[in-house]
Amino acid sequence: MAMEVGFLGLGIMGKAMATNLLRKGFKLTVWNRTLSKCDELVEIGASVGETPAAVVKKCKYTIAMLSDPSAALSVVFDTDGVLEQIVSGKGYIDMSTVDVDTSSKISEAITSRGGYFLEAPVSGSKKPAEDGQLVILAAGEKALYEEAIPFFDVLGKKSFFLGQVGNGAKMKLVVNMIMGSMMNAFSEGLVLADRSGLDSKTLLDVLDLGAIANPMFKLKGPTMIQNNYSPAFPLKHQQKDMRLALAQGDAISVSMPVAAAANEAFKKAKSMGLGDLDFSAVYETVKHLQHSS
Ligand SMILES: NC(=O)C1=CN([C@@H]2O[C@H](COP(=O)(O)OP(=O)(O)OC[C@H]3O[C@@H](n4cnc5c(N)ncnc54)[C@H](OP(=O)(O)O)[C@@H]3O)[C@@H](O)[C@H]2O)C=CC1
Ligand SMILES: O=CCCC(=O)O
Repeated sequence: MAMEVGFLGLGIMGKAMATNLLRKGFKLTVWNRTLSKCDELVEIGASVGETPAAVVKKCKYTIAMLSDPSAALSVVFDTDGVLEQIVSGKGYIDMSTVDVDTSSKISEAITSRGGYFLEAPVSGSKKPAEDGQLVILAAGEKALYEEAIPFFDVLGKKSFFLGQVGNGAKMKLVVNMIMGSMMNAFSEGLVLADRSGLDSKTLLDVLDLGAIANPMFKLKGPTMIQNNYSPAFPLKHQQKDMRLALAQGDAISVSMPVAAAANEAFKKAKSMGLGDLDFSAVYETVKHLQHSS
């Protein structure tokens, strides 16, 4: 008999991940704050839980993919939340990108009710999520990690078990801090090339043949030079990750001036109303700064 799995949060990532689990034969019960977003999943075989608590009541394992710390906490601790139905033997796997404090609070609450907790943020965006090619950065209860491998094998191309709760969150924030800084350097390079009278497309070709070639430049460069920022990774989430990574560094006195500057550009982009666009829309902010200086 197929295993009943819960899935909370059907945004860009959650929808793709839940779809893959369904297609690979898992019986899924889904919930999303905006319940209408469950309809597409129902069409391909999912059941709907009216609340996070209802999903956890029905399922031995529940996976969450939510926007940020406040969403992750609300879904667990609020009325009709996950915690109300966590009992001994239930597993809760939070794959959202959050900070150590958030993950630790959730872990303590779940384990104090006898449940098992795993944080498992992911590297990889919309397309890898659709293709089941994410990189999973798990930490927490090792036994739950082992039980979750059948899900992770569907969702990702590689899973890491990083030890105690917090290590997955930390690793994810380090990776996204590097990514956000790279996106800013890339945007500045595109502007400098353009203002220097160089062809942007030629710059992309040159970059792709050299030592700093990477999948992100290759994927985002062509759409950025067309001013196309259809969201794969929303800019507001990248800014959240820069903010959380800077706080991670702040707590242990790690100086990160490059990341701090990149964070300012993402904040500026949010203030320009670009938060729901792809994070590559920070390019618009870098362009805008030239006009205003
Ligand atoms: N997109 C990407 O490329 C990647 C994203 N991530 C991370 O994955 C997580 C999800 O990202 P993504 O799918 O892109 O984000 P989306 O913005 O597309 O989806 C966010 C989800 O969180 C839900 N949500 C937001 N606030 C609340 C709340 N207060 N209570 C309950 N649910 C809430 C939304 O519900 P509703 O539909 O009702 O708004 C939606 O289901 C984030 O932590 C992000 O940083 C990680 C790797 C890649
Ligand atoms: O958190 C988002 C990461 C996006 C990516 O890894 O491409």
